[in-house]
Amino acid sequence: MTYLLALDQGTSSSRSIVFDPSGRTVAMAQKELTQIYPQPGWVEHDALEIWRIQLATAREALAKAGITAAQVTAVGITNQRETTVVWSRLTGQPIHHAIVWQDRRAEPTCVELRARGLADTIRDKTGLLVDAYFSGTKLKWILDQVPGARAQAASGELAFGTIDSWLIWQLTEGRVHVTDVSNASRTMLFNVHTNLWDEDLLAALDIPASLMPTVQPSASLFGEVAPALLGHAIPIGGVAGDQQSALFGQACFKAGMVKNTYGTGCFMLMHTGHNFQTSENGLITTSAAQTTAKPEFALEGSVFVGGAVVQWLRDGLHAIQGSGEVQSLAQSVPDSGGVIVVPAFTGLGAPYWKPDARGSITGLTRGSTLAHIARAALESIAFQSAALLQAMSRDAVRAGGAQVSELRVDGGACVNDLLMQFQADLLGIPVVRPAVTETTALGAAYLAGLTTGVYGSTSELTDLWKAERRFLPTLAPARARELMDRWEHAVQQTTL
Ligand SMILES: Nc1ncnc2c1ncn2[C@@H]1O[C@H](COP(=O)(O)OP(=O)(O)O)[C@@H](O)[C@H]1O
Ligand SMILES: O=P(O)(O)OC[C@H](O)CO
Repeated sequence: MTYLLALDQGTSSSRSIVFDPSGRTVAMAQKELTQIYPQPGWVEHDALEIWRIQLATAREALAKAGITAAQVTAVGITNQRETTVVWSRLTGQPIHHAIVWQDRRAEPTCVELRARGLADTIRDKTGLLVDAYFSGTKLKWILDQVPGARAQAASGELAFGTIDSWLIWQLTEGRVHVTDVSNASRTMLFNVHTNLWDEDLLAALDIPASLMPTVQPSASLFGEVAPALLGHAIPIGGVAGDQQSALFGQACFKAGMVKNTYGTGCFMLMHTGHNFQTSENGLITTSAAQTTAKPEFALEGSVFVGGAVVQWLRDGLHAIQGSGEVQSLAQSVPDSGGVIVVPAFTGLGAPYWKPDARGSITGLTRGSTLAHIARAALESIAFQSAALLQAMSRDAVRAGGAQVSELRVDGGACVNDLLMQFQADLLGIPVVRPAVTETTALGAAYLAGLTTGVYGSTSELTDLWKAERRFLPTLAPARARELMDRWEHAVQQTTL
């Protein structure tokens, strides 16, 4: 039997998973990553630690699986996106901590870009809104702020990469400097129509092209893991940003197919095929994982506080001891009793875009209990996701497509049956949980398997995808609309 090894480098941890060719998880290893908060609004990671723990988990996963690297056909890589690393090609040392996607320090550059009237150009070329979230302005910050960086860059010494590039550089012992289209599309420097770095955008941010990695389709040969690292050379055959990788792992290959990942936040992506479709509802357009050189796209929206609201119930309100207890507490009452929690702890993302909104609990009566609040908190994850999906559906219909007909789900909070049922009830469409919910890592393994001939085509992957449970809507549409209206009303109040 041969295997596929997925390296999944996330914001809070690094994981490595060994899959068999049927997509079954054989072994998994995980290590937490240190979060560095140098000042309010700033978030950093130590890129060397990222590499160290990623390698350690890869070794551990192989050992747990009881296999050697020689039995691994290919490695796939998936990663937290936008997080920015700059390192010296000579020493292999980063010149600064990695600046994490959540970091807001580059906002002044974004204000400047908007003032220079570049927002429309950026939107047209990259599909993105001008925001400090994306890598380009973080990269400019490093070049401007690290002493000597501009001179090093001018002499061609420096390399930029998102986490995938950084890991590949390390895995190939400094031989290969590459990325894939889905990661490149998160930099605000990449033309998603031509699949090339955009000279005008590089110039606008004063970034020398010599820093940039070569961009390849997500399923292609990126290099070979150096034999000394895992005991045998292994081709790196797949790379994708974690959300696009999850879309791929969910076998959402066709226009109109949607997945939502319920993690700390929620990330919803809808494949739009080869169409560069823009949103009128505050969503961004991004490159989907691509198996050929021909561009493929997705619409994306995110909920800032998803599963995090359950962490707040645990750590803030002490309503529960562990996240798993939220379901039984919420189920101890028949409904939220009219209570609505809007967890706008850090503002609200798409489709609302209310950065100044703050959280609220409304509808309290003398009879309200902690159980009602827990139920309302859980429901808030579904309300926010429903608003996002409805926005996406409107965009799809405007572009001549069909309404979304089913939602595929994954991520840590999708284990919650009550939440999934409420999601289906609000949306009026089936919510489908797959048998393998490690879809992010699975997507990277699938990409690597396609490149190395383990799979012949994506239709084989469509056949491998299996539902574990379908949650069918049970609520009358009029009642669902009424609930959504009450939610929207509560959202309006968060900025009053
Ligand atoms: N049974 C549950 N019900 C609801 N939320 C849960 C449950 N178990 C875990 N979660 C939430 O899922 C999130 C973790 O999911 P995960 O996919 O590991 O997130 P991330 O990748 O963002 O770290 C946490 O915010 C946690 O509160
Ligand atoms: O590491 P995650 O799962 O929180 O995902 C981070 C996203 O890729 C950020 O865009």
